[in-house]
Amino acid sequence: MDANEYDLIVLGAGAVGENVADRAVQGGLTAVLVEHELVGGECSYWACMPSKALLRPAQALRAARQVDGAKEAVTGTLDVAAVLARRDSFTHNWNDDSQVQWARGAGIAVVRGHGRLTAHREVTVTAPDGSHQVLRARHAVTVATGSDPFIPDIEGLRDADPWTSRDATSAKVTPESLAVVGGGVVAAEMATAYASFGTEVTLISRGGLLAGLEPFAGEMVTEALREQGVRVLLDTRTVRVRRTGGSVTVETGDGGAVTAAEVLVATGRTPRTRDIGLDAVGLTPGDWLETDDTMRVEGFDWLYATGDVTRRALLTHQGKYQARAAGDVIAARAKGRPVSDGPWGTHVATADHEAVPQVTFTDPEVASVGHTLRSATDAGYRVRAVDYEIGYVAGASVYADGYKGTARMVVDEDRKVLLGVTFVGPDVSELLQAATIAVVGQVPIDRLWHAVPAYPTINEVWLRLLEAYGRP
Ligand SMILES: Cc1cc2nc3c(=O)[nH]c(=O)nc-3n(C[C@H](O)[C@H](O)[C@H](O)COP(=O)(O)OP(=O)(O)OC[C@H]3O[C@@H](n4cnc5c(N)ncnc54)[C@H](O)[C@@H]3O)c2cc1C
Ligand SMILES: NC(=O)c1ccc[n+]([C@@H]2O[C@H](COP(=O)([O-])OP(=O)(O)OC[C@H]3O[C@@H](n4cnc5c(N)ncnc54)[C@H](O)[C@@H]3O)[C@@H](O)[C@H]2O)c1
Repeated sequence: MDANEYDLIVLGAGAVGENVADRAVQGGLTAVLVEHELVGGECSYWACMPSKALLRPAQALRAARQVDGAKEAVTGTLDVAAVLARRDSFTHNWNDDSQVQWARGAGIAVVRGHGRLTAHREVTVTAPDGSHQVLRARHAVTVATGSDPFIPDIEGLRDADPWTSRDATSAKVTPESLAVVGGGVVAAEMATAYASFGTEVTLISRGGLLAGLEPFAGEMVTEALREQGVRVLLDTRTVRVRRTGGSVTVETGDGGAVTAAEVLVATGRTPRTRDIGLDAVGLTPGDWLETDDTMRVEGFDWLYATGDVTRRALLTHQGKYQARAAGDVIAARAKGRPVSDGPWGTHVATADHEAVPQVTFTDPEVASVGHTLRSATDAGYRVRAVDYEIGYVAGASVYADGYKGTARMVVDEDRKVLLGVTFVGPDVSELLQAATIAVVGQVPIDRLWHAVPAYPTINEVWLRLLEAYGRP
């Protein structure tokens, strides 16, 4: 057998690519991961893990300060150097030895270098020393190359050497002041983190915050950021950016200007497909890759795509879910085993359409799954939403003095099942999986009345939501 031939080639060894390869190997195939940077990808080194490591210490501190008796013990301030050092331990100082070791231990080959499709079922890898290696796939190639920060075409922005999410998550020193352009998840989380470090933060959003979630989520996070000392400018366009000496000036559409030591651009993502040889197989470089629900690229029987590069849901857990479907279906198709590709089957990523869970790790946290009232209505469902103030729940009042939070469930009035749930409040992230199970399982409302939340926990908000809805 040709040493450069594998059943499956995975282009990109982020969390998603790793999982595709792992599932395929567990299904009896041979697989190789091609990686030009760090095995583990964005999530491990410049996204989920370092950002959450930057956020968690201040969250723990604020939590202690919300409990009489405990708050008296908190006499100091955040130790920023210790926070950064703890962050470094999560990124293993940007060293991927342990992940490479995991891959090889799992029976997955790893080839370092930049991979490009050069023909059907063929990837050519350019190694760091400039040499080339041609890999051939007997069954499939999966593109899992992820996404890059999107830098909008704002006058002077690129020349101002802006921070992207990579700089914000890997900074070794914190700036005195930071302007953040954007109003999404990265902007809200990084504004929260840097404000907690004592950086003077100004967030400039062209709309409200966290668009796409329930409107009360963005409103509550805006209010909380302001309480944490962040200057939040809503409905404000960024028209020009200039770097002069040690500072950056951001000019806004209303004639104002914000001057800061650094500017973080957090305005979404663009697919990493410009230089992966898409043209060699008849696709357009720079495009997102559209797939069916088995993650196979439309028009191909051997080309798959998973994770950010598909634009289905730019989240690690959702990409890994796609990866499990893709790795399993590639193995099933290769071995001639039955394929289960109907909705909610073994080999499809159906939840991407109806039940994507997401947590925004601001303080308060925002945890949501499935539809908002708006998106459910737009999708044609006949719906009713009920809200409840989480602070009224006994468990929440014990958890934190003056607990402030809101929960909403969106009910499909025809089927009497949940289409979506949103929680906003301190530490609501751990409530989310119950909601995800209810939405994915399409658990009827009358059965949910039998899922009794333990007293006194914050989960009792479930009972209050059901009572507010009324027993069918
Ligand atoms: C600041 C920030 C915080 C985030 N926090 C969260 C969070 O808390 N929870 C969550 O679920 N999601 C979070 N996300 C989103 C999450 O990081 C992404 O959804 C996830 O990393 C996507 O994984 P992926 O494997 O598709 O892509 P990536 O992780 O980007 O992996 C792609 C890999 O492919 C490699 N590659 C690309 N092109 C080539 C090539 N031609 N040859 C060889 N290798 C190549 C890259 O080097 C990379 O290692 C966050 C994102 C950001 C920016
Ligand atoms: N906790 C998490 O799960 C987490 C954390 C961070 C990021 N992520 C993922 O990473 C992805 C990227 O996050 P993000 O915050 O960069 O994107 P986003 O799509 O969440 O937000 C982009 C923001 O930039 C604004 N914007 C876009 N173009 C602009 C322009 N030309 N001028 C001014 N503003 C502009 C948008 O209005 C929006 O507010 C998200 O899809 C998210 O799912 C997840």
